[in-house]
Amino acid sequence: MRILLTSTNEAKQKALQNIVDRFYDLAIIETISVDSGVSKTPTNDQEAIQGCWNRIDRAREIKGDYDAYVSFEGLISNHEFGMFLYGWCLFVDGTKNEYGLGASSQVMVPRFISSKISADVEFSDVVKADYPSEHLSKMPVVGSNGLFTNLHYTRVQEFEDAALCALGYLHNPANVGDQRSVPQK
Ligand SMILES: O=c1[nH]c(=O)c2ncn([C@@H]3O[C@H](COP(=O)(O)OP(=O)(O)OP(=O)(O)O)[C@@H](O)[C@H]3O)c2[nH]1
Repeated sequence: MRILLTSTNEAKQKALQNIVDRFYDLAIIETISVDSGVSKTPTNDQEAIQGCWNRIDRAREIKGDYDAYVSFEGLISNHEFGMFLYGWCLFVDGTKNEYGLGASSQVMVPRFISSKISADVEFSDVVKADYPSEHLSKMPVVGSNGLFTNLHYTRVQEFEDAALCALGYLHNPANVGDQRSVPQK
């Protein structure tokens, strides 16, 4: 089972590695860094999921056929109860031409950070500059989520959750006949 992950981000790699054995024997994960084609920090589900598809389309063009393709995309949601940070997973089964989507839990963003965030700003840059945490050096793995929760909900856990939701649905025999097909170009 050859799986192409559309990012070289450490947290995304660890998350996929941690859960993939639950669904596949002998999964080999390769990575490629590709542009998402959406904002630096997507601000809604539609945009984040579009970013996941864009990554897979680009990775597929460059690397060709794999048994599966996986994208993770982080995003913010903002409403009257504040800003939240979370992530989506898109898992495409290239052999069946079907896909699963799943999202993580959401973590509150402190107001002194959210007030500086917009779509064209890299979220992590603001956090690195302004968030007081003894764990800043661990940020590539724990993410902003990890810092905001004092390591109780890291970026690895975020993407594990999103991938489990996507793959749990995709692999459930009860859902056969109601799987979603990869859109034709
Ligand atoms: O889901 C997340 N959990 C976190 O704890 C976290 N900390 C920062 N961000 C930001 O979310 C945006 C989309 O990120 P993203 O999925 O496009 O990833 P990325 O740009 O970091 O990596 P890459 O896969 O493109 O290489 C970017 O502005 C990141 O700075 C996080 N996202």
